[in-house]
Amino acid sequence: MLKVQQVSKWYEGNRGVHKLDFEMQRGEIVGFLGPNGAGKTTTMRMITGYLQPNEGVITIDGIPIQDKGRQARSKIGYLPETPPLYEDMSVRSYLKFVASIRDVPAREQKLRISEMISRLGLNGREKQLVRSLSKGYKQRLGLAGAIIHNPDLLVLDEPTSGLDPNQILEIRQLIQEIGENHTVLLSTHILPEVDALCNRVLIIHEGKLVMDGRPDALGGSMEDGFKVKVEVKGKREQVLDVLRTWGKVEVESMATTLPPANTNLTAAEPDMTGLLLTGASGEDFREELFYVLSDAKLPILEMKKENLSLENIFQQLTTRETEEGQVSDPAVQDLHSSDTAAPTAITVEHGEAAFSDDKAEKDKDTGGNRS
Ligand SMILES: Nc1ncnc2c1ncn2[C@@H]1O[C@H](COP(=O)(O)OP(=O)(O)OP(=O)(O)O)[C@@H](O)[C@H]1O
Repeated sequence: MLKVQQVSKWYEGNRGVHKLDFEMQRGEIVGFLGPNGAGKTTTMRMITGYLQPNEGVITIDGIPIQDKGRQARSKIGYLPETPPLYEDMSVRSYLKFVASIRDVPAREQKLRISEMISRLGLNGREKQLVRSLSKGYKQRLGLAGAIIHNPDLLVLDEPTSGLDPNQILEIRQLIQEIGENHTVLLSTHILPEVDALCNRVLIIHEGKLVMDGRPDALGGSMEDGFKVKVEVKGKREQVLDVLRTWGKVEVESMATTLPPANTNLTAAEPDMTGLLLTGASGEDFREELFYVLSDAKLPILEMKKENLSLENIFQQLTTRETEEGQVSDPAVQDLHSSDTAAPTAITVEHGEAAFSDDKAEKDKDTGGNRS
């Protein structure tokens, strides 16, 4: 339904995005990842018709966004990073305003507004002024405004940024529900967001697409292998001996961990060995490790799969690209094929952020905050 063909936008200093090329099919929820300044917002603003590309073509259902902006935009809902809300309006009057500018027919507006209020959990707040809403409720209202005209494609720019953990979960839940009958492109810095919501991921770096694949394939693209942190009750040398004999893991780093102060372990029991292990084959070795150590009478007190951070993943993708000499003409890694899928899905705990923050360097065109 969405085609982005060889699209570039240039800003001063070789910044912007360069020859982006991807498609989205109806029903997909696509995560759009990249570090600060990678080009996510620029791309999304071109897709939503708020910014003209310097070259290339973007079409939605065959309609070119550059030439037939209004017609194309009626098929798209956009929630910018900072939702364009009018603080002095009430929730209902804001939705009425958006419905009008989004060309929702007058006779349907009342019904659509009521639907949005109940779907986005804004019941009881219809008369509340926007300024008095919490950030989470403002985001709900922004989402309501983005889908009030029932667009085919919903474009969300960092929809959970700045929310507290409960609000993040609520907004994710809403996006998941919206994704049941909308195609969604969602930019984020947060890997768990992709894990929770998306069935495909695009990674952009310095304005170029460096990966296009399934979130589980993302894990499979890593050369780091399967990593597990363990705490074993036993002497370090003894534990290492057993692992050496077993031969299926590498000990990557070691940390001597002492039991927490409130445990019943006495000072005479410092024989706790903390290890970070990497499987030689890249496969999940936790079950085998459990039996190997328990056979050796070395009880595992704690075992945890080390989750990849987006930063690790990203670093590896770009490093490999550099090694392969493809930086000037990056071949996007297409990881859709099940052959390349990882044996394990990425499971990442929530709250993880990635990438350094160079927002200060950005010189954004504030005109993008129109709805
Ligand atoms: N209006 C502008 N004028 C000049 N340069 C710009 C403008 N907008 C963006 N840029 C530059 O283009 C690059 C891409 O910016 P963009 O905002 O698209 O990145 P992003 O991936 O959305 O970043 P973030 O995650 O921080 O929002 C950056 O180097 C940025 O500084």
